[in-house]
Amino acid sequence: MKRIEIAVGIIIDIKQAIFVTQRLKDSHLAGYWEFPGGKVEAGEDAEQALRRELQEEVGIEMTHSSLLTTLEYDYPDRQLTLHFFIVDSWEGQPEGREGQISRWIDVSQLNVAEFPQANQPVIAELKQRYRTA
Ligand SMILES: Nc1nc2c([nH]c(=O)n2[C@H]2C[C@H](O)[C@@H](COP(=O)(O)OP(=O)(O)OP(=O)(O)O)O2)c(=O)[nH]1
Ligand SMILES: [Mg+2]
Repeated sequence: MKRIEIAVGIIIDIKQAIFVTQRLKDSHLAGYWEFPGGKVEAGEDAEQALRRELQEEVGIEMTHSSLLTTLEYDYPDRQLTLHFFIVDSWEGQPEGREGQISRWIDVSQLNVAEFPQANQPVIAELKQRYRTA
């Protein structure tokens, strides 16, 4: 099976709140919370894919991002390479443009059990990195 490339955006504001959406019914990993993003299409690099996905899924124009980490994760039915970007600058107000429920959540309140398994090390890293004194 071919590994699928995914670009994911961790949209974080100056108060260290992160914008998360809930995966739609009938999608892979439906019901889990996620950082918005999706598949890298032919001819795109991960950052270009992320820019497009954030326009489509949450209606923002990304203006700055940096790669946090890339990891491989094998679900029983799907093998992924996930590129997780920190998105700390954008234009517009993110909202679920495809009917997804969304919310802003403080980094410290992220519940690893509500996210797909692949996100586990990323959420741990975010909690370390943005820990407030
Ligand atoms: N967006 C996103 N996907 C994640 C995260 N963690 C994780 O394991 N995934 C998985 C779920 C999916 O198998 C894959 C993302 O693909 P997707 O279903 O969002 O793809 P897409 O937006 O291009 O949607 P579609 O056009 O294929 O319907 O990555 C995450 O934090 N955010
Ligand atoms: Mg998606």
